[in-house]
Amino acid sequence: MLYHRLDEMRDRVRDHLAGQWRQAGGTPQARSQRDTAARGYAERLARYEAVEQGLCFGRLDPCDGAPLHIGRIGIHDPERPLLVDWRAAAARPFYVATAVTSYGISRRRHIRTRGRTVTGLDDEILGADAAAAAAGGPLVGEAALIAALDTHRTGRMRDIVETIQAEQDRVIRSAAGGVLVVQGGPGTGKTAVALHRAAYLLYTYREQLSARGVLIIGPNPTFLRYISQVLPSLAETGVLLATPGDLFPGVVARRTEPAEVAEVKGRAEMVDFLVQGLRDRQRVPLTPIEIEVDRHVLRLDRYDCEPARRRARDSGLLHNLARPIFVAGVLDVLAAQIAERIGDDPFWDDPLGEDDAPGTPNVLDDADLADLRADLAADPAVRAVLDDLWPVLTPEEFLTGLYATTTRAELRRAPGGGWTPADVPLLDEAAELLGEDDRAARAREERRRRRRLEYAQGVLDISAGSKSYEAEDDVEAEIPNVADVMEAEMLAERYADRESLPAAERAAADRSWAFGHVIVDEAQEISPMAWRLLMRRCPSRSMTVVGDLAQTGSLGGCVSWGQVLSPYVADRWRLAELTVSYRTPAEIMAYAGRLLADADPPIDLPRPVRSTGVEPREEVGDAARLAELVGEAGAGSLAVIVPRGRRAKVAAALPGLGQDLEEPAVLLTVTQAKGLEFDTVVLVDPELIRAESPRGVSDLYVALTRATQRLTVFRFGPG
Ligand SMILES: Nc1ncnc2c1ncn2[C@@H]1O[C@H](COP(=O)(O)OP(=O)(O)OP(=O)(O)O)[C@@H](O)[C@H]1O
Repeated sequence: MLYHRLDEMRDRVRDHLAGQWRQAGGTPQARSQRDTAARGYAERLARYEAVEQGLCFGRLDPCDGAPLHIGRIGIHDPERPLLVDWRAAAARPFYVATAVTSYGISRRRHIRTRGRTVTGLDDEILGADAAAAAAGGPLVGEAALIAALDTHRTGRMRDIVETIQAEQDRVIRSAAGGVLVVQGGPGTGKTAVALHRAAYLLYTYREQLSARGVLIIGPNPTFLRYISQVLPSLAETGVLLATPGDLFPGVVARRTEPAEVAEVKGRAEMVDFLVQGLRDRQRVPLTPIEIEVDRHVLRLDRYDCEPARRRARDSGLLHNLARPIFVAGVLDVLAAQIAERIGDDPFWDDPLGEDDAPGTPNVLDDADLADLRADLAADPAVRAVLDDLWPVLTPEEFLTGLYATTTRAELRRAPGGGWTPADVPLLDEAAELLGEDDRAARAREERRRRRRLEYAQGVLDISAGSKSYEAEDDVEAEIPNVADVMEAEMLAERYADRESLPAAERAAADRSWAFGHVIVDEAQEISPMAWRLLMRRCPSRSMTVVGDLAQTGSLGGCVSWGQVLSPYVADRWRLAELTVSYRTPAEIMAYAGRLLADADPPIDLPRPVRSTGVEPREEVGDAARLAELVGEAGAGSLAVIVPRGRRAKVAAALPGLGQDLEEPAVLLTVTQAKGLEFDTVVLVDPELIRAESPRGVSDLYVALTRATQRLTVFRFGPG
């Protein structure tokens, strides 16, 4: 019945969509409205397509009342809900009810389907009946969870909407406001929870969030690809997935650099480095310079320029916006020099030589001086000097120049060659310091606004005209007419909204976009400079910060949530902890515990939810043996995780290993494997992983906890 209803809903939306496309022509405004409507229908259709698999996955039988079916979306008929969206309050007992706290539910049913066929049911008896049911046979409540955890991994993360656990549900449904930190060991479902939280927030705060959008930050593009299907499968779009390196529109940060350099660039002290670098770009001539303008040779020295520089700096404006003040000051100086030469009146105190009244020492008036300044401002030689002393700078130009000239050897870099991810927060910070001379863009926007306003005024005029035509004269005054209730400005704004793109798309192209909510995954890796950037994108501080301090691998990463967050929210953040590992089987977790027993500080391993009966294997050998081990691995996904220093050797020995997670076997360093999981992991030379970085213990912890089924630890033998 539910699928039948879904088909009907789809057909209806398809008809609407086709109707929109059939409408041709019209005013630009009408076309834009039609496009927006069509986009809305297309999104809705995509949403209906996305929920085809597992449309309904649960049922709650209240102690009294009709059963509720729980699914990926809500489906209603006029009298009653046919399917309750998993995010609705009514669905909550499906995730949190226990035998003891049953929320008035007597039975919870997990419904398994393949396509449109029901393939299995797992029932849990709750509340008063639970004890009786337990006496009759084992409860099967965990069956769906264990079945989900035992399935092969495919290189794409799946949603967990059918089996969300109570501690995860609390995080997912936590209120949107403020900063929520979700700390948990590997495999506790932090990423899954973060994504479901995004879906929950979009459902619950649809109005606010669809306008401002939700940003989800992940550590690298591979990870983003890995999680990219989860939200669409929950029928949610409108979310921007990005790495911190993607957040400067127009810059693609693909260049690589040593971890030590990235660490330096991520330090908070880089703000001072940039501020100082920018002050150095606001120069005065150290030795006097001469500028030839027309036939005059003008002279500019530091004493001429310093007052102009001081005035510009003291204005409190950003660099590019303060430049006109500096320019005006210098032009005054130059104009005065010319005026002195051409306007000087030697007989000013005795114009006619007969002791008559004195004039002024200079014959040029204010208008002449203004002309002089304008001529000077247009003169190429003068412009070149001004550009040298106080240049208009883009963030890219500024940072390129700074790297090229800095005395800090580790940051020194010749221009060209592209940007690294660690450069992006610096570019963003630079943009904040430089300011954008956006007068042209603002003028353009103002012209567009006027056009919208004129159009809206036209709409109001027409409606006012038709109203007076339809209404009797004496009644007219009493009927509020559309023009009374809706100012043209408001109407124009409304059209502006309609003609706009979805928030996520607009946000991706706009550096100053403020998101409605920001979720930061693998947040322990974020550097202080990148935090500054992320906080700028989220002035409301409605954030979910997800990570594990024990897995911090990047040198500039985080060692304490309080330390990271206090500059932005003091101690006004809340912590939720996840304690159960759904990924790593008990055997692998125990093995990891043994290998990391001497970690300092000690690592608090999460509690594994299941056991496979398969102990990790240890092997020693050469590249050929490694290849054999990879070949022997059973079905499902496989990753060979290597120390950075072994990557080339293993890649040469096992050319069949790929990079794309969709391939059956991949070769990854620990950094690349962060946040991912595979059925089988072959971990190469764990001691080298540990030795390769000051954060080697964390790296090894990450590497040991990527397998869902089997772990083989391989060490290269001598030679
Ligand atoms: N409630 C659940 N039901 C089914 N599967 C779950 C559940 N919770 C987590 N999982 C699965 O456990 C695995 C680990 O989840 P996830 O990657 O979100 O963990 P994580 O805490 O982010 O790990 P890491 O710290 O390694 O990044 C995933 O396959 C996820 O689908």
